[in-house]
This record gives sequence, structure tokens and C-alpha cells, in this order.
Amino acid sequence: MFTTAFLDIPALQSANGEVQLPGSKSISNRVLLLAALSQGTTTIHDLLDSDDTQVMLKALEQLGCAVVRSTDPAHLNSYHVTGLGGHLAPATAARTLQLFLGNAGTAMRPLTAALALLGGNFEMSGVARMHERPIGDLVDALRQLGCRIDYLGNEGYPPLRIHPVTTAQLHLQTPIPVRGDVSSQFLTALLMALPLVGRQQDVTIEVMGELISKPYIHITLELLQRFGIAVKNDSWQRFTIPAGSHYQSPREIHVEADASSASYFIALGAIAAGKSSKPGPNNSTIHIDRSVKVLGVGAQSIQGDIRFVDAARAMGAAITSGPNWLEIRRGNWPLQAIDMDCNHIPDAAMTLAAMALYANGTTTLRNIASWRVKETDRLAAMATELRKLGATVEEGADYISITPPADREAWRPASIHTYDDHRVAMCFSLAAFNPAGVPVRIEDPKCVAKTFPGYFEALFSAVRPVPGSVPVICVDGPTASGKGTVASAVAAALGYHLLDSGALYRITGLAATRAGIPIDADHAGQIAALIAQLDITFTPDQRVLLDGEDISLAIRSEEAGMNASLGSALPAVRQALVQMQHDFRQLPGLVADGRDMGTVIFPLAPLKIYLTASAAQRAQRRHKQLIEKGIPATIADLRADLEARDARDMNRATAPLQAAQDALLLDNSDITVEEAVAQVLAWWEKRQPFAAVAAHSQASA
Ligand SMILES: Nc1ncnc2c1ncn2[C@@H]1O[C@H](COP(=O)(O)OP(=O)(O)O)[C@@H](O)[C@H]1O
Ligand SMILES: Nc1ccn([C@H]2C[C@H](O)[C@@H](COP(=O)(O)OP(=O)(O)O)O2)c(=O)n1
Repeated sequence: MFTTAFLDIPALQSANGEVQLPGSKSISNRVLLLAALSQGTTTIHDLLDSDDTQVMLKALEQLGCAVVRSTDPAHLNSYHVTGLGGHLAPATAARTLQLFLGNAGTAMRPLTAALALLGGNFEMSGVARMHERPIGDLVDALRQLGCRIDYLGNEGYPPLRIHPVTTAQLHLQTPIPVRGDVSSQFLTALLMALPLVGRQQDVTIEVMGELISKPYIHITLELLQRFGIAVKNDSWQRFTIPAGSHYQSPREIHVEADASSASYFIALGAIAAGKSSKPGPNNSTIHIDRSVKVLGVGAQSIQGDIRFVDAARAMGAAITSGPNWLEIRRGNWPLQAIDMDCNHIPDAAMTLAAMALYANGTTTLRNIASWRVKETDRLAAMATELRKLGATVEEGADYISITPPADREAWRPASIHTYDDHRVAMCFSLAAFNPAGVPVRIEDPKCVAKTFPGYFEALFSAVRPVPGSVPVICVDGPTASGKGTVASAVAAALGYHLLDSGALYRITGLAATRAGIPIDADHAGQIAALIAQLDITFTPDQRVLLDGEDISLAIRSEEAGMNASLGSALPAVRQALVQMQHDFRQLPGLVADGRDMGTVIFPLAPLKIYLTASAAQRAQRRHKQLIEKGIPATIADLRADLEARDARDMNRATAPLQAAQDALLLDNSDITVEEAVAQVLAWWEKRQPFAAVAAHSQASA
């Protein structure tokens, strides 16, 4: 997951590949609650691992459910949940439980109803935004039923206080009215909770106003069925839970992949999985047939957002499907502008707004007033951010009309504010296919954790950048100047990959020594051949493995540094490492540290830094570093060594250490690591197109 302040997505060109999607949020949290209310243990497979499900799991544990995560590495998203059997333990019922539910509507609403009927004392709260999301219609319905609920903040909104009531105090004889035109989650909440108290008689819920988001109610009914509750549905206006209903654990249940999450990859296929051809050998032509395949959800899904497939088809996507997979290709191009009532797919419809950027006219999405009460006011958010890209947007109380930028010149590189809304972040990543070839900045990318923590990684695995668009920041300089330290901090701040090219020369030196090959010109060919056979892994926690063995420490000795320097003077050795270094240049970007990053390996890199510090400083820093690692050394020896190494690295014939002509010099003798890192990041920011945009929109505001 990207936890950086922002993520810059370089211009993207095409898409091709398979994506396994995480479990559905709606199904995950419903199944968790139903398992918690049932008797016995339910094993839930493929549960979504996200902020909202974590919030629910924690709440269930507080209520007294046993929650055990599978330790099988192949099934880490399987959980065993032992339910309450419809009753709180007496010790739990005697206390006031404080439940914090973050920004998870799929936890807050159903839990409110269930806890109001379960008999206990609870205080339920969430993040600030949760306290702005209405819950009054649900509380009204529960109060009419006889439940006792107080508002602890603003009337109609969480936080809430729930007091216990007995079944005898409830009015179950008359239909329970609930509004259906604000959020279908209120009805879902009642449907899942009422079997707790409906043993003696039928319990009926009557929907007031037109029921929105029926597909979510469909999911609720399907899952209730799996847990033994057969609800009678009268034309989506009256729902009856028959007398004698009680939750029965299905023992085992699989969570479908999230159909709303699928929408981004369906759009991806429609936008970027086009056919193309290129000249092959002997006057032949190579045809490339790209597609995006989504695994885990398909034609037989119970989720309403699967109908996004029809909407995407209307815009030109070519989609084939099986029971649990979808395969998407580009059909009509440009996409077809549409005018559509999106009431049935409120979440996935946001993805249509992103697709509208590539359509042949104005796309209008209607009947989406519910966007205003989601994680943020999504209508306002989408309008504001689409405009930043150069689109013309009209925003109404319950609709949005989007006209794409008129031509390439009208597209702007934008920094997209994401409003702590996962869907805004995911939608706007699709803007990176813009014909102008400009990058897109996604602010606060970690907000995707709500439903799809690995979203950007999944996206990057299935797309190809515009050639040359993946940026490289080069940090070259002499030994112990702080290259590795600065490069890794800059990479971490930007979410970029890191290439420690010196480590490759150090590994080479170590491998040659172990193989008994002298490191000299006579054996250069042999060392180069050895390199081709090495199995090198850089782990995410910055350890280095050679054929599976952790050699992180072994390559850090001064002897290993000297051997690296010796080998690095041999042209055949350098040549053997070139491709390996180029392969590090992957989405979303790379920070490369070494001697010749800017001069030889990445000569077109958009930012090159030449980092230096005085020999005295460098000897002292290296001394401190080695002592801390438990490697003995003296400052005098180190200084002599590093001066010898500098001399060889600078004077060798091939790729000598020198500043690239267009490098920026940074002498960090008298500044801290933090200052050095901040300077590099500031230089990088100056080269980005986004700053100018921010200034532009401020000026025009
Ligand atoms: N201003 C500074 N900039 C970078 N590194 C510094 C600075 N001051 C002290 N150091 C320290 O210098 C040591 C050597 O840095 P390192 O990144 O290993 O150098 P290199 O990769 O160039 O050999 C590290 O322990 C680092 O923390
Ligand atoms: N791009 C590179 C990186 C390192 N080298 C050589 C030269 C250096 O003396 C050795 C070891 O590099 P490394 O960056 O690990 O060394 P320091 O940590 O700066 O001491 O490898 C090179 O020739 N070209």
C-alpha cells in the first residue's frame, strides 16, 4: 500500500493482464455481523482485509465473539467467527461498551440496529465525517419499535448511546416504517437485526418513499437466506421476517470479490486494452490482443454493482464473462457518451464519470443524490476534480454532466484531492491515460485502504507506461557521501522503487571471491558470466538475498567495498549489470543511487543529484555506521581507504565517477540528513507540472 503524502502516476499507455480482486466490502461486513449473531462457528473465506472490516471485527470481539484469523499463508483472509447465538454474555451486558466505527457506514448502521435489539449498553462513535452522516431515519424506526437510543452529539447523527430493552417492551405487531429514499443501509440494518426478536410472530417492515439502491437489499436478502432467514419481499415495499426465524450458521461461506472494485478494471480494459500491431521480422506484422481479466467476481454475482458491466458496455467496453471472472477489451473508441439513470449502481457510477473523460461527447449520470451523503459529498468532489483535469462539468442536486477536455492541449496535469474517499482516488487514477501524456497526482493514496489496500499495486501490475514516462531520480557521488541514506528516504517519500547499484557491484565482488575468481581484467569475462547466473533479491525491508541467503551484512564490509570497486573498473562487468539496473525502472518511479546513474545508466533522467561531503566527514560517518553494525574500523584507515576508492572510481576509463553535466550539486558536509532529503524533494517538486496548476487554479479562483 502507498502511505505517501501523494502518488504521482506517470502517463499510461495500455493495459493487459489479470487482477485478483479483494473481497466485497458489503458482503464482508454483512457476513461478519450475521456470523456474530448466529450460534456456533462460521468460517469466512476471502474476507476483505480493509479499514472497514477491521473496524467491524474489532467491534465483534468487543461484543464477545471469538474471532480467529487463519494462519495458513494461503488463506490469510479466512476467519473463524464464533457467534453470540443471539445473546450477549451477562458480563458484557452489564457494562457500557464503547464502539469506535471509524468511517464505516456498513458497520455503524447494521450494528446500531442489532445492538438496539440485543439488550446492552453501548456508545457508538466514529471519525468526524461519520458524525456528519445521517442516521436519524434508522433511529426513528428503531424508536418507534420501542428501542431506546440517544444522540450524544447532533440530533440525527452519530455518536449514539444505546440502552437495553426487553422483547416484551417492543411493538412488533404493527409494520415498522423505515424511510428508503436516503440510504438503503437503514433497511438492511433492520432486516439483519429483526430476526433477533421475531421468534413468536411475523415481523414486517414497511418502506416509506421510493426504495433506493435495491441491489444492496438484494445482497442482504441473499445473505440472510444463507444464514437461515427467508424474508418475504412484497414488491420492495414490505418485507416480512416469518415467525420462528433464527440465524443458522452456514458453517462455511465464501465472500465474492468486490464488484465495485471491479469497475476500475472494467473501465481500464475499456480505455486501454486495445488491439495494436507492430512490424515483426521479415516484413511480418505482430498483432497484439490485449485484455484485462478480473478474477473473483463474474456474471453470477449477487452484487448490484455487477450491473456496471452493462453501463460499461453502453459506453463501448467489450466484455465476456464466466461465473466468477470477467474479461474486458476496448470496443468502441473513443468511448460512447451516455445519459443514464445510475440509481441502481451508485458506487460504481463514479467510475463512469472517469470513463466520461474519454467519451465522444457529454455524459450525464442521473439520480445520484446519494453521492452527497457518502464518504464525502461525491458530487461536489467529482465535479471539482474533473474540472482540474480540463473537463467541463455541470453539477446538479442529483446529477452530473461531464464533457471531456476538447483536445490534447486542454488536458491539464492535476493534483487530485481525494477527500478521504477511496473511490475518488481509484477513479482518478484512470485519468493517467490522457492523450496529452501528462501525469496525475493522487493525494493521500492510502485512502484506498477502505476497500482495496493494494489498488495501485494491482493497477501498476496490469498497465504499461508511455515509453520514457516513468521518472528516475539519480543520486551519484563518492563513497559515504550519504547517497544510500538520501536515496532511500526520497524513494520512501514518493513511493518509488529504489536501486542501490553499489550493492550489485558488492554482490558481484562477493560472488567472485566465493567462486575463487580473481577480480582483475584477465577474469572479467568469467565474472560477467557468473553475474548472469546470480539469483539476487532485494526485499521490501531492504535486505539483500543471494540465492536465498541473506548477505546484507557480508556485502557492507570495507573489504567488500574495495572488491566492488575493483570489479566495477572492468567494462565487461559493468555491461553485465546494465539490464539488471534498467529493470528497476518500474511504475510509479525509481530513485537510483551509485556512481554512473546520471551519466551512463539513466542519462535522460529528469533529476540528477551529485552528492558530496568532505573526506573527513565521510570517514567519520562511515566509522559511526560500521561501529553501529558491530564491524570494527578506525577513522584513519577508513579515510585512507575511501580516498583510494574515490581515486579509482574517478579515474577509471569506463563510467568514471563524475557529476553529470545537468546534475545539481549537493554538498551535505554541514547539513542534516533531513535537510539533504528535503532539498532533493524540493528540487523534484519544482520539476513537476502540478505546482503550476495549483498556482493557476488559485489565480483564477
Ligand atoms: N547530511 C547527511 N546526508 C546524508 N547522510 C548523512 C548526512 N549526515 C550523516 N549522514 C550519514 O552518513 C552515513 C553514510 O551514508 P550512506 O548513505 O551509507 O552513504 P553512501 O551510500 O553514499 O555510501 C549514514 O550513516 C548517514 O546517516
Ligand atoms: N553505479 C555504481 C555503483 C557502485 N560502483 C562501485 C564503486 C564503489 O566503490 C563500489 C561500491 O559502491 P557503493 O555505492 O556500495 O559504495 P559506498 O556505499 O558508496 O561506499 O561499487 C560503481 O562503479 N558504479
